[in-house]
Amino acid sequence: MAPDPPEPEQLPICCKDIVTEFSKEILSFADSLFGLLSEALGLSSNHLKELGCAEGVDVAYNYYPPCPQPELTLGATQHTDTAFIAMLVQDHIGGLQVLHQNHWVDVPPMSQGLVVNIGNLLQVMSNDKFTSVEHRVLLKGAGPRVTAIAFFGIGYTSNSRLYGPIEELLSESDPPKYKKTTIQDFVAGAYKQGLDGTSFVQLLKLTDD
Ligand SMILES: O=C(O)CCC(=O)C(=O)O
Ligand SMILES: [Fe+2]
Repeated sequence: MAPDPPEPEQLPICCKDIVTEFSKEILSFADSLFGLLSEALGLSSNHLKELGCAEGVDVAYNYYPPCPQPELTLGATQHTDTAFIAMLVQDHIGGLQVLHQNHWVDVPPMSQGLVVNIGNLLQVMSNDKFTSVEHRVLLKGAGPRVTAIAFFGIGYTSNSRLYGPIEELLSESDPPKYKKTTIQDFVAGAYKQGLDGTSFVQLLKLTDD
């Protein structure tokens, strides 16, 4: 949806207004959020925005039909998101879980609430000061379940910048843990690896710790 949004006639009539409005609102929210994330890293509030983190967004919609035997399958297997961050709106059904201290913890749906996941690219840029969250989706007998998810960074194909650990965060005692990559190369590597439960940040690790 950004920086090159589809022409209005390329979107289905039933959702074109809401999709356009949603994209506009999350881009504006992302501006504030990347400011706060920059400050949390001890950087100036414009730092992540100047690196293009808030410029490109892809919006995906997931549809999980009601499942007659939910205990036999998953809606989404364990993974981390490749993006800088992902912003998720979930309906009232639930099923999203995050891995915290080796336990799966429910992320209960919150009316009007957004779930924000740190993605792989921000983990790499922060040199592990932020960690991209492992998550999965359980299926329910109830439903269907619908989620809207905005991935910042990954569909921005005209962005040829190299992303790696931010220089200002590095020192002799905190050397870079990752090599630099373009978004395109990183996403291509992640798609090739597939959702096998290994975080995609491993693709860029400089050491095997
Ligand atoms: O639908 C959800 O709750 C999460 C989906 C998800 O993790 C993804 O699309 O990457
Ligand atoms: Fe995800």
